Amino acid sequence: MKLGFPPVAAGVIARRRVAMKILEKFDADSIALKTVTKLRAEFGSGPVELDIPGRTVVVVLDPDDASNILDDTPARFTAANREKRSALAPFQPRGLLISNDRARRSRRPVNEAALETPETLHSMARPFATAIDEEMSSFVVESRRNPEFDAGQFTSVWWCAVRRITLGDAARDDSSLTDALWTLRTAGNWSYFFPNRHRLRDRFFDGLYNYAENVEENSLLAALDSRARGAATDPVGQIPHWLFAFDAAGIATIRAFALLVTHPEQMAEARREIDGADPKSPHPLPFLRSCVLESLRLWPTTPTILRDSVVDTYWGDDRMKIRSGSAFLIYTPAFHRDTHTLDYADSFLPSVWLDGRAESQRGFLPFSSGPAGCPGRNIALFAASTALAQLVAGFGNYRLTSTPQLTPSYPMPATFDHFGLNFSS
Ligand code: HEM
Repeated sequence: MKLGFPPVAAGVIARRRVAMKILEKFDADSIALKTVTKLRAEFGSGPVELDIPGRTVVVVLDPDDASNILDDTPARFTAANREKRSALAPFQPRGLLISNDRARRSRRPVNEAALETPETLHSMARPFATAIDEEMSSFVVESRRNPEFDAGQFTSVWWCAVRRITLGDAARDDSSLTDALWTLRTAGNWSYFFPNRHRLRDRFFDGLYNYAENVEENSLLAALDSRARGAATDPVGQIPHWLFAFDAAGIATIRAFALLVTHPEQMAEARREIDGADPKSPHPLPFLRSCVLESLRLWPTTPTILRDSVVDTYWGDDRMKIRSGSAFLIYTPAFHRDTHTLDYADSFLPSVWLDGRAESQRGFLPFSSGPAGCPGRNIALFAASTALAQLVAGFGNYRLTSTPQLTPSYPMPATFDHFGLNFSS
């Protein structure tokens, strides 16, 4: 079945460099999108059961079904899906996403409280903005000495800021910690085939506990420390997910920048938004946020959302039964890029996130939705839009020099390798 190929090869958990390059070459997501179109033509909008030995996997074709499944988590569907548990357990065994119902009841509120889920600006937004400003402004000065910079250089700087925000200033240069996380994540992609890397995991957690024993104020660790209650919460156990989730925000940022430098009208709007704003202060930056959201709509960093049913479920007018324990696969590009229902499916149009058009689409799920939807959405959008503001201020006149080129007059590619992005003055 072709549908499973791009998200799995690119890495359900971690995105792999070589795989992304090859997938981009073949515009692999477009194959999956065509497959979904064919399934819809053949089976209508109802969920389709795939015949995989030993496992019932159901592809969700209708955005309302997808949204209802996410709303019914954890009551009728669990986020701790079997494949996710085996992929994530090596590096976040106590993480919220793969927690059982009981542990979820204490971990979810603590995640929400520490990340201040509903708030556009976290109460620590000022020190976070300062950290991003310090990292990004020296990056801009350094990079402008050369005629070009690439996504890899941005990513190194991004991680310095992320370590400061998450663990404190002392973690700024601790790339060995985040490198260990990367290795554990990559093993997660091949979790069925790799033995668990116990020693590396122990080293990684020892590193985290060192920061937890000397909590720095103005870090997410401090926010977590002050809110964690109850033995099952395991505050340090929440951090690996937080760290790896910031990777997605960095990817969305650099892709949003690639979109802006190739779309002059939107770049002008972005410049207007940051004009005169003090980069050391936190700002809501609604337009730049909508650019990041658009980057995530076009190229979701979690294209496959998985749920396992915990009860028998019944579908369609004839109440087709799908038995408890089945995996439900929500392939979000099928909704984000549905050319049959969206006249802007393949365009870069940040305004849809400001004028209510995106809000009315139940199938737009870059951060998932419902009770297990992303509690870090606002903090991710804050960090991404703040870094994007610095990219626009520092390199707003640069060109995208890597391929594929993006242009307003052509559809955006279905697959877009962020690792290879290159920009020149
Ligand atoms: C652009 C960046 C991000 C994107 C696109 C994103 C997207 C998502 C998605 C799609 C899920 C649901 C996954 C699933 O059900 O399989 C999720 C869950 C989650 N995210 Fe994020 N996320 C981002 C950043 C963050 C950040 C920065 C944090 C924390 C600092 C975070 C914390 C979490 C947690 C704890 C969960 C698990 C929620 C639960 O199971 O109840 N995310 N995220």
